[in-house]
Formats: sequence, C-alpha cells, structure tokens
Amino acid sequence: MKTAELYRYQIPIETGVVLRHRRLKCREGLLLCLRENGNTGWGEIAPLPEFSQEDLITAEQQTRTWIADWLLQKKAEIEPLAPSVAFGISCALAELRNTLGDHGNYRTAPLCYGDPDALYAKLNRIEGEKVAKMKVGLYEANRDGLLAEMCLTAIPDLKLRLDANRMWTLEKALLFARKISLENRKRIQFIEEPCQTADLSRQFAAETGIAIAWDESVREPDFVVKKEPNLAACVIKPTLVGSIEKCVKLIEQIHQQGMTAVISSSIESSLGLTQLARLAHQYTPNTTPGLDTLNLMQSQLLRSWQGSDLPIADLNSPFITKLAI
Ligand SMILES: O=C(O)CCC(=O)C1=CC=C[C@@H](O)[C@@H]1C(=O)O
Ligand SMILES: [Mg+2]
Repeated sequence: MKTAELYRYQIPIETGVVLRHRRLKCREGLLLCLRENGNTGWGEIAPLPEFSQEDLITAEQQTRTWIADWLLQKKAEIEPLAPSVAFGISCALAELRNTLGDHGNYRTAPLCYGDPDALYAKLNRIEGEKVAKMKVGLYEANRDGLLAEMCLTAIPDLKLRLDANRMWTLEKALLFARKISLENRKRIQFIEEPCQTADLSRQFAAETGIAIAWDESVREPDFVVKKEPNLAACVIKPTLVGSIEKCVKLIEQIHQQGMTAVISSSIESSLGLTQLARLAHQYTPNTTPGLDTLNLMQSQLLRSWQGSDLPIADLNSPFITKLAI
C-alpha cells in the first residue's frame, strides 16, 4: 500500500550576501512524504529564486503529476523533471528504499561575510581541517584581497574557498590576486568562477597560480567534466542539478579525473541540508561540503542539524501547511 503527503513550507530567512541580487526574506518549498510497506521517505523540493529555472508553482505541478503516477503504480520517471523536483523526489525514494545512509558529514566550511573576528571565533570551534568560504566580488577587489590575505595570515592552518559568482573582469580579479602573497595563494583551495567568462577565469588562474572551481558552469547545458590545469573542483548543488543518481554520476566523473567534488547547499531547510550532509558522507567522504547556510534561517524543519540549537518546527507549526492531493 502506497500513500503520499505533500506540504508547503515558508520560513523567515535573511540571505544577506549569499544571494547576490535578491535578498530573500522567506524561503519556500515543498516537503514530500512517501510511505510504502511500513517505510517512510521524505524529500524537500525547493527551487532557489535567482538560481533555479523552475518556480515553485511549476515544481508543485510536476510533483503532483509524479505523485499521481506513483500512487497508481504507473512508471513515474524523475529524470525529465525540473532539478529541484527530481532531487527532492529522489531523496524521498532513497529514504524509502534505504539507499541513503544515516551518517552525515556535518563538518562545514563556515561562510565568512568579511569580518575576520567572527570567522576566527567560528573556526576556533571546528575540529580538524579548517576550511572557510568567503564571498568576493561584491565590494572593491582590493578590499577582498586584503581581507583574504589577512585571514590567511592570521590563521596559519586556514584553507580558504572563495566565490566570486562571475562578478570580476580579468583586471579586477588580478587586482584581488595582487594582494595575496605567493605563499598564501597555496592555501586558497579554489575560487569559484572568478571572472565573467570561463576563459577569463582560466586566464586568471594561469596568471596567478590560484586554483579555480566551476559552480555555475556545472549547470550549463553543454557542461562536460574535464580536467584542466588549475581547475581544482566542481561544486554540485543537487537542488539545481537534479536527482541523487544524476549527482552521483557527476561526482564519479569528477573523481575519475582527479578533481574534488564539493556538495553544496541551495539554502535548503534543515531537512534538505541534513540529506545533503548524508550524501556528502556517502559520496564525497574526504571533502568538507559547502553546507553552512542553516543559520540564515530562524528555524529548522522536522529534522535537526547536528549541534544546531535553532528551534525545530514540526508539522503542526505555522511554517508548514498540508496540501490536499
Ligand atoms: O557553497 C557553500 O559553501 C554555501 C552555499 C553558497 O555559497 C551558495 C548557495 C546558493 C547560492 C549562492 O550564491 C552561493 C554560491 O554561489 O555558491
Ligand atoms: Mg558558488
């Protein structure tokens, strides 16, 4: 016997600089619960405004059609669905079939918004590898460079990930790099998409010796995983990529070419984030995932992120509404 429930959630959020052009005040999405033969599986379907191609209305329509087929035992394909829908459904199915392990990788790369004192305090609480992520490209390139250099110098075992979201011209990117000593450049694990085009980013990396990573590029239709000089990593945001199976294929290709695959958040609630931590534990065990986004929210949903003291909203909370199906 199969049953399905669908919920809509809305949680207050302060995205600050994590989203560049749109400051989200509320994160919205769907929660899908599938039950079969005494097993239960949950999934979160939450297109991210500004990043996802699909909106929540389309995601809900696709989810409803899929649920109807699944309940009727019809062949219910997930690959053709929008990425957020395919990812959320695949999580619910993976829990139902017990293919997603319970253990999660809850180490995070703390997001630094430019205050080295705050970063210092956060990093001091981390055991093991100290990796942090800093957004760059919002202010002066010189300032970004000075800040990154200061953090690298102040914390000698710090490894830094930077993310420019394609904001810089080559000239600006080089201004940034000029502020980083040659010695400290080695502790920049990578900078995600420094320049406006992939070719300019490649040129930046070749000229500065600073490693780069693809993030936006991974989601382009013609993207193929290909090892290149100075390309250290590819970032995978499953809500923007698609089903677990699709993400795992990508991870395997990235690993086969000797690069790092970094599972990263699309600002999911604690339900989706803990599933991403479990995926990271299972498929990228040696890499710190990019999942430090829970604290942008005022509440967790249904499940708790290890060590978080944010309140946990349950199905009766005002943040969650049950939808008729
Ligand atoms: O990757 C991380 O460490 C955290 C998530 C994160 O930085 C992002 C999530 C969603 C949208 C973004 O602007 C940003 C990114 O571009 O990687
Ligand atoms: Mg990025």
